[in-house]
Amino acid sequence: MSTNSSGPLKVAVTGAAGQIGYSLLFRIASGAIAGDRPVELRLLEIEPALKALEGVVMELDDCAFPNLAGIEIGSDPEKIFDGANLALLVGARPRGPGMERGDLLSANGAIFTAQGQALNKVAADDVRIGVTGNPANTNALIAASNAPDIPKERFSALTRLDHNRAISQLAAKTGAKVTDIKKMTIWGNHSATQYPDIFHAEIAGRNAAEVVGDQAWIADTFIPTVAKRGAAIIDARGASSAASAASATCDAARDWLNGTPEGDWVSMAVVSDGSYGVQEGLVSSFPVTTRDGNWEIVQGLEIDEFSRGKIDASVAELADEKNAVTELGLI
Ligand SMILES: NC(=O)C1=CN([C@@H]2O[C@H](COP(=O)(O)OP(=O)(O)OC[C@H]3O[C@@H](n4cnc5c(N)ncnc54)[C@H](O)[C@@H]3O)[C@@H](O)[C@H]2O)C=CC1
Ligand SMILES: O=C([O-])CC(=O)C(=O)O
Repeated sequence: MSTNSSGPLKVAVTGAAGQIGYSLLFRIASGAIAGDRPVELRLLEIEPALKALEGVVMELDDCAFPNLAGIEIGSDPEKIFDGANLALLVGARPRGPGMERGDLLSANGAIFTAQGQALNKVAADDVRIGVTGNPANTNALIAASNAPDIPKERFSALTRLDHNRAISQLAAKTGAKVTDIKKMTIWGNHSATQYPDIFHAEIAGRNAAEVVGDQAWIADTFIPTVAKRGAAIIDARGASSAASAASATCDAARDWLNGTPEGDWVSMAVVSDGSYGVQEGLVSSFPVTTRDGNWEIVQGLEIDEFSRGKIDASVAELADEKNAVTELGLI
């Protein structure tokens, strides 16, 4: 699959009247994912939010986007996901002050069960599904488990925001341009246990950890700043990150469909095949390259003791989440 195929790319977005939706839809409509290929937006919301969504659609109309080929809205996932080539599952209950992701598991489990089942029935044969709604990794696992006819490789959870945050922090520390930073990796869960790894990253071709040359900064400043950025934004804004999450959702989908550039990779949470000792079947973030809508985990990276401990801790949290949703009967 790529965005070069003919006909509009049918992009379904859930939670379309929410905060992220308000930024995401306009980015998609202006070509952030499909470039010049026309897109058809298929927008899912719960019934009480449909009126607000109608207002957003009026605004989309008012932009007169040249490549926006159509908009459909509704509250029935089987209608909205019909024929979707790309489904961006954003709609979920966001975390408020003081809440941890674990609190969200059961609240959101029901949503991703029903949406997985609907995608299984009506999505296009080439569908790719990106999960942004938290807890994103485990929501992706739930949706995939409820869509037995869709290959598990077609589901991915968003860790691109963490990846982008890590690049930005590293650029600020070293004075490098973000475009000079390659091969950043986020491992594990999209949560505070995630491990942003710069030991394989490069800054203008040089090893990033060597350029930084300050293990204390990596361990005590960089990693916690990236891992806790979501909470810092909630504290500052009184609401969780939205425009940056929308931007990362576009980046992730664009690169998934169109491929990663030579000499670089991205972070995506995908179903583990056991690579790097990550328990098979968990949806965990890895360094991946993509091509024609398919991804491959980058192999052969050396993992030292420090990194091993960080990866294992985040994967243990994912295994706990999986156990919790198994007990709830969601997978
Ligand atoms: N993975 C990531 O990097 C990030 C994930 N997030 C997560 O994204 C999600 C959305 O965030 P916001 O847009 O800020 O939340 P929001 O509350 O502003 O919007 C969520 C929307 O989803 C809708 N919704 C709820 N249940 C639905 C269902 N069954 N079907 C369709 N729509 C449904 C709600 O009506 C609401 O309009 C949250 O779970 C948030 O935690 C946020 C930032 C980053
Ligand atoms: O932390 C949150 O709840 C929102 C989020 O996922 C992020 O900003 O990374």
